[in-house]
Formats: sequence, C-alpha cells, structure tokens
Amino acid sequence: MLRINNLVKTFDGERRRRRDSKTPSAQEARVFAVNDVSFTVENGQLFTLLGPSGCGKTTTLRSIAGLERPDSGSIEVADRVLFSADEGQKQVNVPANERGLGMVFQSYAIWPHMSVFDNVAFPLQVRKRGERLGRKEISERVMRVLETMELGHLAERQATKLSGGQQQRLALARALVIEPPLLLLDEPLSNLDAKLRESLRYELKRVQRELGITSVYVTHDQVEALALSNAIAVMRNGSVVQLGRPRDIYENPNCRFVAEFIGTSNFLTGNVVAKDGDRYTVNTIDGRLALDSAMTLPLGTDVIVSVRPEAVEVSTTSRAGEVPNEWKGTVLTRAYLGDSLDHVVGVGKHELRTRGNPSTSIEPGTEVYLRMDPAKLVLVPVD
Ligand SMILES: Nc1ncnc2c1ncn2[C@@H]1O[C@H](COP(=O)(O)OP(=O)(O)OP(=O)(O)O)[C@@H](O)[C@H]1O
Repeated sequence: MLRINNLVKTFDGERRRRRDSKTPSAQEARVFAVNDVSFTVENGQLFTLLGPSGCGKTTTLRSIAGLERPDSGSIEVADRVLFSADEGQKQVNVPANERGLGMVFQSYAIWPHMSVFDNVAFPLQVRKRGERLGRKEISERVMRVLETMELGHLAERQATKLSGGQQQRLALARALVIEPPLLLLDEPLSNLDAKLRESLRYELKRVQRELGITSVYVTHDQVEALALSNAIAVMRNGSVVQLGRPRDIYENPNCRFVAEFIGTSNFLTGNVVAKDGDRYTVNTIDGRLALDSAMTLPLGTDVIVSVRPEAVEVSTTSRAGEVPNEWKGTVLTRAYLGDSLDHVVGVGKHELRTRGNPSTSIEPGTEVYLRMDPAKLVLVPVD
C-alpha cells in the first residue's frame, strides 16, 4: 500500500539554529532529518514510526503528506507515485491537497465555529465539482463516520463544546470521512491526559481494524507503539535502526539503543566463553550466564546481555544445581507499582531490576537468589 524508498530530507543547519533561538554561526552543516529511510506498509496495517524527539519521525510523515519536499527517494501509495526524485526518470511531486490522504495531528485543529456534523461534512463539501457528492450522500456518510466514532448523538453540538477526547475523535472522524487510502497520524493522543489516552488508544485500534484502514502512526511513546502497531520502525538520528513486529522489537532488540528505548532492561556486559549450538555461555564480572541465541558469534566476542526485569525471578530460597543462571544478591530497594512490584538487587558490581507479582515483597537488606531463564536473555551486539 505504502512504499518508501531511500528517502532523504535535509534542512539548513543555520535555519535550525535560529529556530531554536541559539546564536547562529556563519555556516552550519546540513541536518539529515531523514537519512535513507525505506519501508513498506501492507494493506490494512497500522505502522508506527517510533523514536526519541528529533529522530526524524515527523519529517518522514510530513514528506508522505506532501508538506515537506524530500531531497531524494520515492513515495508510492497504492501504486501511485506521489514523490520521486529519481535522476533520469520523470520527477514527481504531487501537491499535498491532491494526495487524498487523511491526516490527524497533535494539535487537532477542529473548526470552532462549526457544529460537529459540519466539521466532518466540510472536507466533502469543498471537493472539486466533478467529485462532489450529493447532499443526501454527504449526510449519510458523515453520520456513518460519526456513529463509528461514537459521536452520532452529538452531531448538532458546537465543536468547541466537546471534551478533549471527543474533539480528538472528531478530528479522526474528519480525516476518515474522505475514505483515504492512507491515514497519517502524528502523536494524535499526546495532548490528552493519561487515562483518556489509554481508552482512545484502544478505540483507535478498534476503528482502524474495523475499517481496515492503512495507517502510519508517529509517536515517541513505546507503550502506545507496542499496543497499537502491526509493525514498528524504531528511528534514531534520521535512520531506521530496527523494523519488526512489536513482539520482535521488545523481545529481540538488535542493539542497545532499541533495548533501552523500548521498555526497561538490565544490561550485563560480558564475553562469549562457550558455544554449543544455540546455547551460549557468557562470562560477566559477577558470574556466568547461559542463554539461547540464533546469532553467530565467535568465542571471545564482547557482548551485552539484555535482561528484562520481568525475566528475573527473585526468591529467598536457592535452587542451585537444578536451574541455570542463579545469582546470589541483596535487595537494595523495592517499589510497589500496583499491578507489579519491582526489586532492585545488588549482585557484586551489578544492580539488577526485577519485576514480579506484588504478592512477593522482600525487605531491603535480605539475601536473595535471582534466576534468569536462558530463553529470556537476549544477546545484544556491542554498538
Ligand atoms: N523546518 C525545519 N528546519 C530545520 N530543521 C528542522 C526542521 N524541521 C525539523 N528539523 C530538524 O530535523 C530533525 C528531525 O526532526 P523531526 O521533527 O522530524 O523529529 P521528530 O522525531 O518528529 O521529533 P519530535 O518527536 O520532537 O517531533 C531535528 O533535528 C529537527 O530539529
């Protein structure tokens, strides 16, 4: 449905300085906001661009929307070339208003002087002559979308007299009414409070799935990305560093940056000392670890072992000899999080965070045993 090939977008570094109101120097290097990005989004998928502030997510999305002109690369939606800077071939840059894409941005500018109904009807009413629908058809289509967004009963209300969550649903309804082949969403939930954000997240997912609408979603919120997406591209400094399904990205991060950015992890540095099939033995300063990995690494390689807190079992009794990877340590602190409980355990030079059922709560100062399942430890190449 959407194909992005080798997209590059640079900005003038000096302009950026001025925008950030720092003292501009004579000539700054160009900023590679998007640096050779390629990805494909299948029909009906929700694809997320995830990464920290300034990594290039919004610039990628704005390029798809036609609001930025990339330096090079190409953008195709449903086999229609929207942008191509290819040398030799005909250069293409379809204007934003002719791309026919749905867009919802963080600042969901609803039209305040209009009713809910008119806000959604407007994009259909301003269509070119030949493409315009009849009054009845517009009315039916608007009401259908409003019902989907559970706003049907508020159709006559003035748009400003809606709650924040309802206004955001209205912005989404307005983007959906044109039945776009592709929906672009840039942090659409970030202005809302935590509770509303969570409920709208599920609603968004429901609507997206029900309508089977292909979407590109931009966020810096990893929980949102994991909950919503069919596929995630993690971005850093203008490039995609890992692309995969949410579970793959969470369970098998391909570098320390991804492991750190998605969720919480303990990182243990070490060295490969033995390998038997997929079973590796890694030596760390505080003990050995057995773990399974499909990577091919020679003996002696420096590695990082990423251990998710929930992959560490904490216990006051030892099962040494029965299970691999048991380390002895002392509880330093604990934190009750409602649905889980974290312990921070000191083992030699390491401090490991564990996460478990809140029914297991151990006093700081207690001697404990940490057990780590080899299948849940992840080998991460040293960056
Ligand atoms: N109009 C512009 N002029 C100059 N530099 C820009 C412009 N827009 C973006 N940049 C720079 O390009 C880089 C990528 O910006 P972009 O807004 O795409 O990042 P982002 O990942 O969406 O960040 P955020 O989550 O903060 O919106 C940043 O270094 C940013 O400062």
